[in-house]
Amino acid sequence: MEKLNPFEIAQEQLDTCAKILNLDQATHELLRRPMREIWVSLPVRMDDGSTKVFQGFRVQYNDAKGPTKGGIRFHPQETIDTVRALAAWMTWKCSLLDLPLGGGKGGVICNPKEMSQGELERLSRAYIRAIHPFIGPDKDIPAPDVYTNPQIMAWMADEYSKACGKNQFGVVTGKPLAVGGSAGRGDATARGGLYTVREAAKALGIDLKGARVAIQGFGNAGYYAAVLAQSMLGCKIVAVSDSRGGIFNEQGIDPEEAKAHKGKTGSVVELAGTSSITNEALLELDVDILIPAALENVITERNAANVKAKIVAELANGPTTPEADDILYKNGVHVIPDFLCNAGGVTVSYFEMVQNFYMYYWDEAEVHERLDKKMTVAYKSVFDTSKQYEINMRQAAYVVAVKRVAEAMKLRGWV
Ligand SMILES: NC(=O)C1=CN([C@@H]2O[C@H](COP(=O)(O)OP(=O)(O)OC[C@H]3O[C@@H](n4cnc5c(N)ncnc54)[C@H](O)[C@@H]3O)[C@@H](O)[C@H]2O)C=CC1
Ligand SMILES: O=C(O)CCC(=O)C(=O)O
Repeated sequence: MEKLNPFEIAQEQLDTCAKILNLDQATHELLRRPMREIWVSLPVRMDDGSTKVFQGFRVQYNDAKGPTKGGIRFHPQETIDTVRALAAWMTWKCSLLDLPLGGGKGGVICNPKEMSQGELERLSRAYIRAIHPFIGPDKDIPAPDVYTNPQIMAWMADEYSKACGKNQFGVVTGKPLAVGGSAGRGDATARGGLYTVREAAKALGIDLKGARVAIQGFGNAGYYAAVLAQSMLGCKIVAVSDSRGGIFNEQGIDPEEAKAHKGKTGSVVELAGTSSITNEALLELDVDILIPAALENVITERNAANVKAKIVAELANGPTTPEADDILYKNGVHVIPDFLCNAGGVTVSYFEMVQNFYMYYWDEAEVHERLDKKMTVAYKSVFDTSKQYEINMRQAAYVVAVKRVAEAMKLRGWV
């Protein structure tokens, strides 16, 4: 049976890298498990007067290279193992992009779609009250992830600031511009990913003008990926989807029309002029570029052989299992692995931290230029490593990232 526990998958990926790098036993063991986990119970007054107790986690995976950093998910199916895996991947992501940061992640088991704004605000504040001794602008810095957004970050920054008795905007990133956010953070995850798609297309000799793109997930990552693939790279978006299903149009889908329809109906499904497609069928479409931008484990050994895309650009974290990775590699599909492809978000979050410390803010053009440079360098280092070691792109990303964390642990005298 194929392993689908995200943390076991993250450990298996690390084990493969440990063999390639011939890591010593202590380094390998330390990198296989989180440094620290915080489990919290959050009593929240609901609108009907009852009190509901939510469970939350914050995993600080490794801080050898700097304070831990990573988003917070609000999701009904959140588990500690998903958060552990996401925190491990944050560690490799920050290292791969050469950011002076470690990796962490948070999660709260809840269904934001069934909660009012007031309930979400009280939950966000309760979470920060519970973890505030363990976070801080130079300790651990949360950010948005699935079903959390800039408004939630503003409440969290405010709650932390109240606990400290002074403004501490730098405790979270992905904030609105009016309270210490950075220009360019909104579309940074997608933009960074598309810079890597541009580099991959150059390396593989693929013409992106009119290239057909399918995107799974239509939130922060997926929506902006659609907008920018069209406007920045000249691609045609033929399919998009969300948790309720997908839509297809051979002639192309206008991302703004899809967004407006989702705003009105809650989903992209049934947008005029499109036909329906399932989330599973979307992954197997005959397209040039496939962008998983929703959740984990969607490309598995069951469907990997049916993926027809030339490039799989993983904006989601953990969309591909190790078995599927082997199949895609054998079939010549170029995978831009998650912690490379979606690193634009944390990179601009890091820029936001720098601007918060500095109290001086850059314009959007400056953010884009700095992001492009970081993503391009990271893509090239992974591509060159994959050629040098004759390994797939994910293993190559691990080699570059893990080497740096291992070196930091050695220099600090931990191993
Ligand atoms: N927001 C960010 O800065 C970053 C996000 N990511 C990753 O990108 C992925 C998406 O995150 P966001 O766009 O931020 O979240 P979001 O909450 O803005 O959007 C999530 C989207 O996925 C869809 N979705 C949920 N379950 C689905 C399912 N089973 N099948 C198809 N679609 C489904 C939702 O309908 C929604 O459109 C996640 O894996 C996240 O960890 C990675 C790096 C940074
Ligand atoms: O912006 C950040 O700090 C982290 C974003 C995130 O959670 C991720 O890259 O998976």
